[in-house]
Amino acid sequence: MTAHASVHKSDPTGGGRFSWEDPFLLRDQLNEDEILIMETARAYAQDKLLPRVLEAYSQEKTDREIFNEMGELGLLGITLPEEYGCADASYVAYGLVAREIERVDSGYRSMNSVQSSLVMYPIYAYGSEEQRKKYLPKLASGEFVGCFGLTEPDAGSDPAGMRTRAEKIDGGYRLKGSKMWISNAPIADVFVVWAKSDAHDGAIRGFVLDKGMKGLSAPKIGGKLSLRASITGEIVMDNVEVGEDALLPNVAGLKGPFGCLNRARYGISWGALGAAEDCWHRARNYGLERKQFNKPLAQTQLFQKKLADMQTEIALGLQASLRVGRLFDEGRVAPEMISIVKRNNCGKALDIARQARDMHGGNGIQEEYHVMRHAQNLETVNTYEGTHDVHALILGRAQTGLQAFF
Ligand SMILES: Cc1cc2nc3c(=O)[nH]c(=O)nc-3n(C[C@H](O)[C@H](O)[C@H](O)COP(=O)(O)OP(=O)(O)OC[C@H]3O[C@@H](n4cnc5c(N)ncnc54)[C@H](O)[C@@H]3O)c2cc1C
Repeated sequence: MTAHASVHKSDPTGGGRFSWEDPFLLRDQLNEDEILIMETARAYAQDKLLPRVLEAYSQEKTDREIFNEMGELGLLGITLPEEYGCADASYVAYGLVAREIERVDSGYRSMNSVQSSLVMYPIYAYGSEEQRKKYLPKLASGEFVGCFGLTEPDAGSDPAGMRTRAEKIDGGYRLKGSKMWISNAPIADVFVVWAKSDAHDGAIRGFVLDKGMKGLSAPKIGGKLSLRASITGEIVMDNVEVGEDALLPNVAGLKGPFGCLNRARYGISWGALGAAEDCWHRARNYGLERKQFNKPLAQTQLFQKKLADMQTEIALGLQASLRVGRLFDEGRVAPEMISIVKRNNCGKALDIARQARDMHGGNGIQEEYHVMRHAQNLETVNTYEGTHDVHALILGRAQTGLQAFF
């Protein structure tokens, strides 16, 4: 036994220090590179994103420039290799970036997640070397914006039910169909879309389309009451003809889109907790300042219980995401692990945001207190990338061996 260990064993308090903001000392579990990336993302989010989020949200305005800014800081496609203009950082670093950006707004994190996990990752993992060279450096710098089209008007939780078809023509394919609820689509230069391909026995295949192709359009979906700082659209493919070089050659079947979604869902598990942390800290500050019955709200038992519940769920959720991130970096992650953290952290974050809204009383509905915007955003975050209940079905199947989807 080392002298060090024996000191700990004889210390009645356990020898540790308690930090209310970081109860399990998450920061101590990060390496230097990860801390640097986290701090870069935090400074950017707080200095550059926070000052413009209220206007963006109320006006439903997406600032295209944000992609260039994130690109300049190396925050796009962060896990991919340096030869394509990326940072080659860990999956833990990717999660930390998502957490910092979503601390400001889930819409800004969505813009980053889609570009990084749903557009750059499939081009890297399933694309040809020509496709990688053509698209990745420009997506990494933010010169190009990408979108990912899987969901359709009649195929959401059940993507195998998609109607979009790729017909074989001389030298390429003709794409027909439409996609719904596609983040970034109206401002996208690059469209990764999934279609059932006649030439491949009806298997789902990925295609990379370029803005301006004949028959390709991406009208904006207006009227959203959630994720208003992130533009969402349809993708309409009216006989879009593409060459062989548009096909992602190295994947077939649903494992293609699911490989991308796994990465995005993992990032979301961190991001949602960033939004939850913002709500928790704001509720705490509000409770310390606001007095009723001659004392701060934070001095009441009910208020403190709510703060303790928030702290507990966030601390546990962050530890779980960190563990999944480390397993990702070791090549030992399984999709069910990601379902646990995506489902748990999004559901808990939504509860925390609603609770924080309540703890702010009437002020909680005002934009300047931020909590109601987070709550509205987290409604989407709980639904997209596999709804809360669909992840329960994945986990139920994994432990019973019984399929309950249909
Ligand atoms: C703002 C926003 C941005 C988005 N961005 C993208 C994007 O960039 N790319 C993209 O491809 N998609 C995107 N989506 C789509 C998103 O992934 C889907 O909305 C989501 O997968 C759910 O599909 P759905 O809306 O068709 O709901 P449905 O699948 O119709 O589900 C409706 C309800 O039924 C439940 N349900 C479904 N099946 C079952 C079952 N078997 N048993 C029990 N309950 C079930 C669900 O849990 C849900 O509660 C986005 C969505 C939004 C709102």
